[in-house]
Amino acid sequence: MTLSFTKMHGLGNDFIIIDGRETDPALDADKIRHLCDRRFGIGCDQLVVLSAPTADGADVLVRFFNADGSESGACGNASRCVATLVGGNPVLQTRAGLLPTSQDGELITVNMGTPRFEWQDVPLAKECDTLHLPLHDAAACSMGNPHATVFGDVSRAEDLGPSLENSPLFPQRANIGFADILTPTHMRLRVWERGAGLTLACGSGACAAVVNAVRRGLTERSCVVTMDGGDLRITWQDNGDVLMTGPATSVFHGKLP
Ligand SMILES: N[C@H](CCC[C@H](N)C(=O)O)C(=O)O
Repeated sequence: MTLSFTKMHGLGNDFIIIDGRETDPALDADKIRHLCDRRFGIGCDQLVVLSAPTADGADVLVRFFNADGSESGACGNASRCVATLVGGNPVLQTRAGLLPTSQDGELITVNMGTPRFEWQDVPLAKECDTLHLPLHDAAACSMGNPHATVFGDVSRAEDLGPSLENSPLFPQRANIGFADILTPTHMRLRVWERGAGLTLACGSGACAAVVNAVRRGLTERSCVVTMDGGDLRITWQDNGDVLMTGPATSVFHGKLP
């Protein structure tokens, strides 16, 4: 079966997007790892599969898979790419919930839903204060996927990321953000992603970093997050939902035998 795909990125966090709404691509973890491999496959941080929605009010069901084949409940940059690809300001059905999207010119806004802070929801392996973990004093939350934010030196992402991603404190592993607060409305962020390693940008990670910074009293609820690949605007609304606004870029279409 020939496999058609679209290669896209959000601030350099790159994706293979397969539209499975007509034909299920029937991918297993081995095939996903192969397609994500930057030498033996197409290469990407995450592979995204679209299928017909099953929830009322949803326009498309979206599943996200990391380069190591593991599935993620949320993927902010990919969500903007899917919204652009599908068009018409679709509501995305994801494991994190229904995500409304809107487009204004070159920028796409995704409502990433409400963060969760209970240790069982992150999840953590034991009861902890999720604002001050016994792990580099990180703050943790879930955006539909597990995130921990370490405040301080962003250059520590490469040397600390792998051990923190796989800490026994995170039974499902975790995405590890390294945040440097520049002003109350601007932060620098680098993210060591679960199942993908250091990426140029991480949408759900940017949401988690702003939420954790607000919880710590370090930033306002609307903040520009500057990552290696560029900027996102994150707003944690008073109703609890987090809005993420940024670009989405289509690179090429392809077919695999
Ligand atoms: N790059 C994605 C995050 C993927 C998260 C994935 N690494 C996981 O939770 O396992 C984003 O823009 O939100």
